[in-house]
Amino acid sequence: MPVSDIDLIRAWKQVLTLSRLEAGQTVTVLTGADTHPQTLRCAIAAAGDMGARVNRLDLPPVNGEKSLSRDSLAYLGTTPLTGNPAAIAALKASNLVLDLMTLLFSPEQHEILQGGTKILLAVEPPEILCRLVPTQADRARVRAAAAQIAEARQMRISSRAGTDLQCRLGSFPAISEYGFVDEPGRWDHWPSGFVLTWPDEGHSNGQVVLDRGDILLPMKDYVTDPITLTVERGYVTRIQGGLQAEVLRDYMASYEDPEAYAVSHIGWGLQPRAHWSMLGHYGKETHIGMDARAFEGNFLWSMGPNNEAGGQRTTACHIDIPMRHCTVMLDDRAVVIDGVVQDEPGLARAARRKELA
Ligand SMILES: O=c1ccc(O)c[nH]1
Repeated sequence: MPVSDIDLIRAWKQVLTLSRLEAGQTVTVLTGADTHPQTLRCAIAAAGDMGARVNRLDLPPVNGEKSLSRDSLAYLGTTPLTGNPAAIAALKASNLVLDLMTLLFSPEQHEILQGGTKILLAVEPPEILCRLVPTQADRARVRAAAAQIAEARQMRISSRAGTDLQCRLGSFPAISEYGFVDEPGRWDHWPSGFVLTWPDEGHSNGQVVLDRGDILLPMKDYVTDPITLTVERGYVTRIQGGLQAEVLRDYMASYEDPEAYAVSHIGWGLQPRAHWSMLGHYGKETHIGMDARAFEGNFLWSMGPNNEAGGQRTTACHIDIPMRHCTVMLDDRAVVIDGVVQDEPGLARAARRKELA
């Protein structure tokens, strides 16, 4: 159901304050064909009310005729900024870019960030933005998890369903996604609340068994029949199962790109206000599935690009797979056990749910 402009302006002001927006700074709101009008209206009102100089840059859509999905995260790589020096110059000259159209994982985005410009992606519907408005507590929790990853040399993921995946760590940084951009050159995504990193190239091995209730994105489907993915030296070499496995194989084959099968980011969800069950209530084209990526205690892994982390792989195909009931080990430390995050908030919530069960 909808939220009022007042609610959304308040949420934008919370995010912009956490992002350290100062009066007199330049904000450029990046819009596209699918930009939500209320999100745009309230972003401009909030930034303007905080004394910023607010510009708007509207860019034409790209890749529509190539992608099988209308989801803005389904087809990555080239963006409306590709070969568009005038637009890139405007964003580089801004202190803060509010990306209401989805630049994600693009080489141009890195170029803009390197100049110190901050970029905040926000394309979920207004009521989801309000429900998942970020807090300093979200930031502290995600950064604590990122510090755990930074110390580790291996992530091992297992489950009763049969998952057993070992990923060597060390080449790539841990990335914190907590929903606001409080440092120069930072990119973040509102809503979020999860931590991720990339395994060393060629050093992921084992198998992933998707069990009933695990989620496939951008399809936004709950898995109903188990899918087994074999992982060898950093690539998914087999995808076995029933109809959903066949659909996944067919979709990925449509990219005709062997790099699509590479293990991409790995990590876990830390956002208690995001919910696994939400997918059942929204049409697939009304959101991009951030509840699924962020719900507390998921193991989120993916296939496809690693240029986001500084790697060389820029495949257009990106599959995100949030899983339930996994155990995530960093070296010999369990950070998630059977879907329960092993930090104070996670354990306290699990104890409360146990009392209620
Ligand atoms: O915010 C995001 C969205 C998609 C993704 O794969 C990573 N982070």
